[in-house]
Amino acid sequence: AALPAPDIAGLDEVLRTAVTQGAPGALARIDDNGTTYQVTRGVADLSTGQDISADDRFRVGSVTKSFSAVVLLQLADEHRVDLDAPVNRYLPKLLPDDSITVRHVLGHRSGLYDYTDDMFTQSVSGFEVVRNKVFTYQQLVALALKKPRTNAPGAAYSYSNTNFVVAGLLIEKLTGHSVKTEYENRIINPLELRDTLYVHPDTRIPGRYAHGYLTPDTAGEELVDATDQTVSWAQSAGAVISSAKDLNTFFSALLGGKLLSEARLAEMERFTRVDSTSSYGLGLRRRDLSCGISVYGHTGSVQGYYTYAFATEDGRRAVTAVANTSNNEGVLRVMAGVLESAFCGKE
Ligand SMILES: CC1(C)S[C@@H]2[C@H](NC(=O)CCCC[C@H](NC(=O)C[NH3+])C(=O)[O-])C(=O)N2[C@H]1C(=O)[O-]
Repeated sequence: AALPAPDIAGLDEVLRTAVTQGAPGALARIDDNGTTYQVTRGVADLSTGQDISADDRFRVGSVTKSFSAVVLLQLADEHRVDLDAPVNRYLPKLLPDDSITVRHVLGHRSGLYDYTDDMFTQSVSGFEVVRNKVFTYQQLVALALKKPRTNAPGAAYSYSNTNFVVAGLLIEKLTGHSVKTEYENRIINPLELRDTLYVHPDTRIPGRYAHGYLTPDTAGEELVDATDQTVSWAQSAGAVISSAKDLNTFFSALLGGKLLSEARLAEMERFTRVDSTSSYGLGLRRRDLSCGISVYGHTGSVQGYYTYAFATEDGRRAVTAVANTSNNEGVLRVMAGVLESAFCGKE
């Protein structure tokens, strides 16, 4: 059945509400079968008052996990990795349990503890400790292995950044290249994603970008400009920089079958239910909307930026929406409304 037309007025209302809830600015871009819609509210920079633009670069956070999953699934297509093999076959003795497989890692079913739970208990001070730090993947995995695992391998879904740090280690071991090189060779260059960069460990966002502001844990305290950071605490789990246009191109291409074989895309879309409206596949989320449509993509929450990047099953309509604040549940919840406006149209 044909999709309802996007509700642009509704989309604008969502972004306006996100700003009243505390985001300095918000942007959204819909690419719908060749037609583009762009909506913005508020500012990219609190110090200059510069308006936010739908073309601004931003930190995508965990949308990076979809990039890492695509690289590993392409390696599976090339018979260079077996998704059901133990991670330890490729990275001897990395993990304490030979039964943790590559598929467990990509589906957040490994049970590996998420080291960021300890890192960011205090949002601002935790961020200030790591914002200029450079970690190795091994250091991050070692932090996770200090804590008990959350479940037996494959027994349950439990979201953990550690899984996609392991994915980064796998990519580098299997290809002999950095994740940067593999993102560029397999995704960024073929799709001509001109705004998409992996600059780790550089702390700056090149070109035109929206500043990102971390909301403090204590109400009423000043927002913290979190724009410049290494994101070394996340790397292959969260350090990509991109734009709304590029993320729409990426998810449209992925879901349109341009990045993976049908078989591998089907494996990426084998979902575990997370809650009443969302499920997780391999580095891919599915959100079930009120109008009966399911959309596929990923969310991101990195200091200063909330991202929703989703597309229809055939990839013909995609939306990316960003609010340039984080640690603000109200903004995160409101921003989920962009999916209803973009895909379900007017109520
Ligand atoms: C599962 C998530 C939500 S968390 C995960 C990843 N982001 C992180 O792990 C960073 C967490 C700290 C971010 C920080 N929060 C705190 O410090 C809280 N004390 C803030 O809001 O700026 C990402 O991105 N994912 C989101 C995802 O996949 O949607």
